[in-house]
Order: sequence, then structure tokens, then C-alpha cells
Amino acid sequence: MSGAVAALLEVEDLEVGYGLPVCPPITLTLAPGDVVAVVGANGSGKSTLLRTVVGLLAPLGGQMNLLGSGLDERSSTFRAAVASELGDEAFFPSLTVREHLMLTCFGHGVDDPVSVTNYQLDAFGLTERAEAMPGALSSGQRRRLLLAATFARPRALMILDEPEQRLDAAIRDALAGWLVEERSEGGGVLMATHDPQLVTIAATKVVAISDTEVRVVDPERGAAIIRNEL
Ligand SMILES: Nc1ncnc2c1ncn2[C@@H]1O[C@H](COP(=O)(O)OP(=O)(O)OP(=O)(O)O)[C@@H](O)[C@H]1O
Repeated sequence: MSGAVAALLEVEDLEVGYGLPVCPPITLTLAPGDVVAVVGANGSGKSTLLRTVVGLLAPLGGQMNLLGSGLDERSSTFRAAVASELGDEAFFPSLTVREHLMLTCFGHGVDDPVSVTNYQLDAFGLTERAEAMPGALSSGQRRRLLLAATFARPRALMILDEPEQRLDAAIRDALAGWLVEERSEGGGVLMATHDPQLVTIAATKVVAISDTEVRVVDPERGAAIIRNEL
């Protein structure tokens, strides 16, 4: 599984599931500059694919190649390169919003943690809640914090599970713009989504999962699939 351009992620006939596959085998390549949207109805297997890619679930079959090697998700190289936000809320109850972002920056060796933290607080509309504890945030604000932490740290590949969930329209629009920036800077993104606008604006290709097949389609087709819930 090697191509001319070093792919960030290659999967071939990958089978994902819990004992039994939840969908047909998946083949996809994600190169630097690609934003790959994974679409499909509820329960089609999108989150299961993402959880397999980040190593939370073992593949049931097929091949997967992340960042050019069979990386272990516990390795420091993997943790340095892959920024995942799968919607799991894990906060320190007595650290503020600002402290969560600072901690993320320190943990990932960000050069100027104070500036990066302030930048992300502002970008995600959290400046006024910077000294709040996670328990005092709204559900959308907690989602913003999780995403802000993902954008605060260095990465080669972002893996996002329905990043649009619980975000208001303004921040959804902003998110689409940041994903476009991510790809123009040579980053890669693999994201599950139900948001046709996010797909149209940000995706470079779409993996569409159904009961019977997994197809790679262009973003316009992918957005139509979401709208029609095919
Ligand atoms: N821990 C689990 N054990 C067994 N089956 C599971 C588990 N988690 C999910 N499933 C099942 O696997 C299938 C795929 O679920 P998955 O969460 O990947 O779907 P999805 O495409 O992300 O859906 P949604 O759009 O609702 O988020 C579903 O039938 C689901 O019920």
C-alpha cells in the first residue's frame, strides 16, 4: 500500500465493527491537504471507522496504514501527529477553560502557549468563559472547548466525529473555514458528519457508507447523499 504521494492514512478493505463488521469493507486514501468526510445514515458505521483508525477498536480485517507505518496509538509519534476529537467529554473538573487549553499546549510542546490559548479562546468564542470550570459550561461551549483544544495543538492529521454537533450556526461556519485552512496548509482531516454545508465547503472527497456498499464520491454528491439520507 504505497503511492507516489506519502499518504497520511491509507485503508484497504478495512473491516470495522464489534465482533462482526457493521458495514461493508472500506478503502480510502487521505493525503496531505485532504479533508475526507465520512457520511451515512445513523448507525452506518462512521464512528466505528474513526474509532478503529485511532486505535480504540481493533480492525476486524483488511489493512490500515497511518502516517506511513503501522503506528501504535500509544506511541509518542502517533500522539504528536494525530489530533482526534471523538466527542468524548473528559475534563478536569477543577481546571478552568483556559487551563485546559494551556495544559494541551504544554503537553504538546507548543512554543507560545499563552498566545495560542488566547487565540483559540477568541476563535471559539470562549474568552468570556475562560475562567469557568467545565461543569459550568453549556453543552455547546463544552464542544467548543474540545475543538479548541484540538486546534491548539500541532498535528498532521485531525480526526473529528461530527464536529458540527451542538455548535451554533456562526461557529459551524467558522469551523468550515478553519478546515479549509487546515487543508491549504497541508494538513489532513478525517471527519464523520451529517452537515451538507460542511461537506460542500471543506471536504475534498467523501466516503459514503451504506448497508450495501462504501463509495468514494465528490463533495457535491456527498452533500446530496446527506440531504436525501440515502
Ligand atoms: N460499543 C458497541 N458495541 C456494539 N455495537 C455498537 C457499539 N457502538 C456502536 N455499535 C453499533 O455499530 C453500528 C455502527 O455505529 P456507529 O456509532 O459507528 O454509527 P454512526 O454511523 O457513527 O452513527 P451516527 O450517525 O448515529 O453517529 C450501529 O449499529 C451501532 O448500534
